[in-house]
Amino acid sequence: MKNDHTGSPLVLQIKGLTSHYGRIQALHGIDLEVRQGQLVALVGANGAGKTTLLRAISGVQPVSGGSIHFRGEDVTRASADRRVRAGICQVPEGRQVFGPMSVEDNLRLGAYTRPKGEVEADMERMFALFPVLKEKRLLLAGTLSGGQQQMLAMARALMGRPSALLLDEPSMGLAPLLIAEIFRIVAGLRDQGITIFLVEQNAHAALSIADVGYVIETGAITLSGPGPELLRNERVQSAYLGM
Ligand SMILES: Nc1ncnc2c1ncn2[C@@H]1O[C@H](COP(=O)(O)OP(=O)(O)OP(=O)(O)O)[C@@H](O)[C@H]1O
Repeated sequence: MKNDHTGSPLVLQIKGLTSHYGRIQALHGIDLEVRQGQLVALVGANGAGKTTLLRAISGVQPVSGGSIHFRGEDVTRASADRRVRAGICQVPEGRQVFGPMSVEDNLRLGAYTRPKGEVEADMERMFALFPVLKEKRLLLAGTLSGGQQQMLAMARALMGRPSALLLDEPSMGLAPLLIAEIFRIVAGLRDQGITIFLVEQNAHAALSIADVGYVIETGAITLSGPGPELLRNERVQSAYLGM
């Protein structure tokens, strides 16, 4: 394990969470924890329930049972906006930056919950974390490469100073070299103290940088443990790593 966070406060705590699409049950009693400063990865195949779980955490997917706490606050039935204000911010799958707006304006949008006077200083912090965004600050976001748009989507989320960042498949649609760079950046954000919950189909890349990993299969957690330990697990290797 990269860091021992067992004594750190809980940022996200999920207990017995269930969710349905009509009569189809997509989540079967999920238990999961993210502690302050941790990088926690949830890996699983297509259709395992990763996006459903993230959407339930963000408050845009109905929950049929169980509970979700952010920093001790029960948000199981709270609105999505309330959850953002409670400190959880999701970077959606497929990046979804505002293409016709400049990089700077995209970042300002991410700061909508923040006091106006602090936004410019936070933007400079983002430019220090993501120097390529500084270079391109006046360009339209739609002109950035896929990897740069992923960085902008992460920076935009961080502009709200969330207590945890939820990343939905940041490697999706990126070339292998860019995937490696994005994961280096995600690990770097963790090293700066940012709490991250990373959801990925790319189990190898995600577990390689994770402090703690969870494996989800057909809506249930089937394995969990330190990221590097899961990487060495035989079941994970045969099911997700093609070994
Ligand atoms: N709108 C929907 N209506 C009915 N069933 C759905 C809906 N969305 C997802 N499901 C089902 O819920 C289960 C979990 O899907 P989910 O999208 O959460 O998986 P995932 O692990 O995120 O997959 P992916 O990697 O493709 O995003 C799947 O069986 C899927 O078919």
